[in-house]
Amino acid sequence: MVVSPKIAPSMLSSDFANLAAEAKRMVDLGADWLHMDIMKLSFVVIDLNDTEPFLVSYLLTSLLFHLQDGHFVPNLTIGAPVIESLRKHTSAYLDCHLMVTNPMDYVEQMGKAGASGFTFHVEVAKENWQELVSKIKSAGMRPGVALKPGTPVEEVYPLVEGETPVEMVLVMTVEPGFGGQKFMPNMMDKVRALRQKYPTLDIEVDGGLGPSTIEAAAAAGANCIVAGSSVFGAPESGKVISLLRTSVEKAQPTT
Ligand SMILES: O=C(CO)[C@H](O)[C@H](O)COP(=O)(O)O
Repeated sequence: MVVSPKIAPSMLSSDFANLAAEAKRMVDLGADWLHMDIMKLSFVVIDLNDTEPFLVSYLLTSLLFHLQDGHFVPNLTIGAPVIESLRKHTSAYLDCHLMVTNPMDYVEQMGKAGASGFTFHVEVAKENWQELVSKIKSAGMRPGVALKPGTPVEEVYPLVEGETPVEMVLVMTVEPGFGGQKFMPNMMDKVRALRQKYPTLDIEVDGGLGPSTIEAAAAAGANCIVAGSSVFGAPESGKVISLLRTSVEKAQPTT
């Protein structure tokens, strides 16, 4: 085994009103990590034609607010207060994916709240990633870098090879923003390139992962699997978690 599988149900698909119970249920069913999507409205690209009417109205109200006072409403989904509350109920690894334009602003609060991993986007950290990674580590979290589907994989190489390197690369396999989208198989070229260059690196994939797409991701070399709708939407979530794990294990070269 070169890298161990980490199955991370995306809590974006859970029942937010029962977050602590949902987290416990996932851990009891065999989840290694809990994936937490921290989103800021201005980061997410939204196709209004494909969006629920209530969300369109929320977005337009927020946009109006933005025009009035110069900033967007900060969190569309989960923020540090939710991480802090959840941390009181679980000792699980909280794998936090920051879809925000200024990740530096959130390092201290996420560390204090009890986040375990802090994954920021390379697209918004080209200038200051070294300082950012150092701060994440000082705040007691494990640094990771994510890339959107349109970002070339080469952009994360310096962060993996830096003096203070990131410890995980998250390859987005959908446009970030919403659960339940279709897996982009062409993102597997990025995963393959990363696995070839970095045999022991944690490589995470996120978006559209489930029984019908895990084989492609595992064969390409992904070992950390985020899955939202396929896990929470299944009649037997535990079976999906164990199928995802088995696929990653089977794809690993034996030493
Ligand atoms: O990061 C995300 C959205 O930005 C979600 O974690 C991701 O889409 C997982 O959901 P699903 O497995 O339903 O696609």
